[in-house]
Amino acid sequence: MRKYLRAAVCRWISRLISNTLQVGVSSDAISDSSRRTFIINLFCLVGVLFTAPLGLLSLFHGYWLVGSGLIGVALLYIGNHIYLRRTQNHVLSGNIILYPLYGLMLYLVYSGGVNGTGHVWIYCIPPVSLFLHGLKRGLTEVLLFTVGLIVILFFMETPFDDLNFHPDLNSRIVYSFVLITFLSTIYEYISSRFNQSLQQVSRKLELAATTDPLTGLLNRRGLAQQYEKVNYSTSNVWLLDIDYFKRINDDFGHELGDAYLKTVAQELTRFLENEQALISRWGGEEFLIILDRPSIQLNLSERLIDVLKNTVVKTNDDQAIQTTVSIGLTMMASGEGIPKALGRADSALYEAKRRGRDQAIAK
Ligand SMILES: Nc1nc2c(ncn2[C@@H]2O[C@H](COP(=O)(O)OP(=O)(O)OP(=O)(O)O)[C@@H](O)[C@H]2O)c(=O)[nH]1
Repeated sequence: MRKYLRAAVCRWISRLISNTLQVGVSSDAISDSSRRTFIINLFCLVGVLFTAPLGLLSLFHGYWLVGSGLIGVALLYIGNHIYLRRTQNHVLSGNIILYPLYGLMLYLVYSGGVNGTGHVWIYCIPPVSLFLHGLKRGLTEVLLFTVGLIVILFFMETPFDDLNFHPDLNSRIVYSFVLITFLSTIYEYISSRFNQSLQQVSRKLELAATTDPLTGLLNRRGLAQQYEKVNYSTSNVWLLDIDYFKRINDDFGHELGDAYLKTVAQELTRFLENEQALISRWGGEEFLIILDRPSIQLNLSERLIDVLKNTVVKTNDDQAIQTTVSIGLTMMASGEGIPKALGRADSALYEAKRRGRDQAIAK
């Protein structure tokens, strides 16, 4: 029973932590904003876990100002997390973390914190600042913070001085802070470069997975993805098939067959450039087009048939490759889904082929 209870509590805690860290993180896990949002969540969580108990401890030892400052920061971070959860505004959320943190850390150095240990917390500044504000702005802010640190340690009379530590401590605090800043800068530089190349690779992979390499049109997967993004209400679905394409391959070779497919793809794109349309190579010599039009566009498809009939691809010895296309049309209601509409378009295309090709049939 006790074992079961312990496992349930562990599961609940790990779910709570994971939910807290994932607030506002988009599915694109390697984007900069996702990375920053994740770090803000992490910092809010760690910040609260550190500042709240330390604040209570300080209050317990009678350090009212430090204690209430720490408790205030813990409350601010809780509020910040709720704000991020509601608005997903990671820019403002990052500022809410950082600026009070700069103030709190400078105050801890100035006052000495609890028994002169305040300065030991300042080393979280460089990584957090560079993570949240990036190299340029983060480094500028850390440099300004360092100036503040130097002013407090060397040019001000502070309660920290009254604790009579060895005079070398002040310079060591600054040196070690600069060292951590340097290491954090290198780390941030490498990780942002790595992240940039990861994003480039990811974009290339995404393109390769959604595009037909021969024609540059969308492939099936790309069409399905794009259709989910666009907001077409009732639309036209055209299934276009090149007539007697096998003959082109047989008579002129596959390479010229490929050139013909590319030319058809270019002509399709040009013909539909003023339409809201998704154009894809569905496979082989078939193209699937989704057109954002509320009524069946038979005339438009017949004009396309004429354009493609007059499209000529020349071979090296100046022979003209020319053929016709057939189109099956149907309407697709929003939410109906491509497969169902495709079934009707396919049967209309079959009918167009059966009736002698070089024509459009609507179903
Ligand atoms: N060059 C080239 N040919 C392809 C490609 N994909 C499919 N094909 C060819 O397209 C031809 C399709 O032939 P069929 O299905 O018989 O159709 P068709 O000759 O167009 O006849 P109908 O559709 O009945 O008018 C086959 O010869 C395939 O090899 C490609 O990417 N490049």
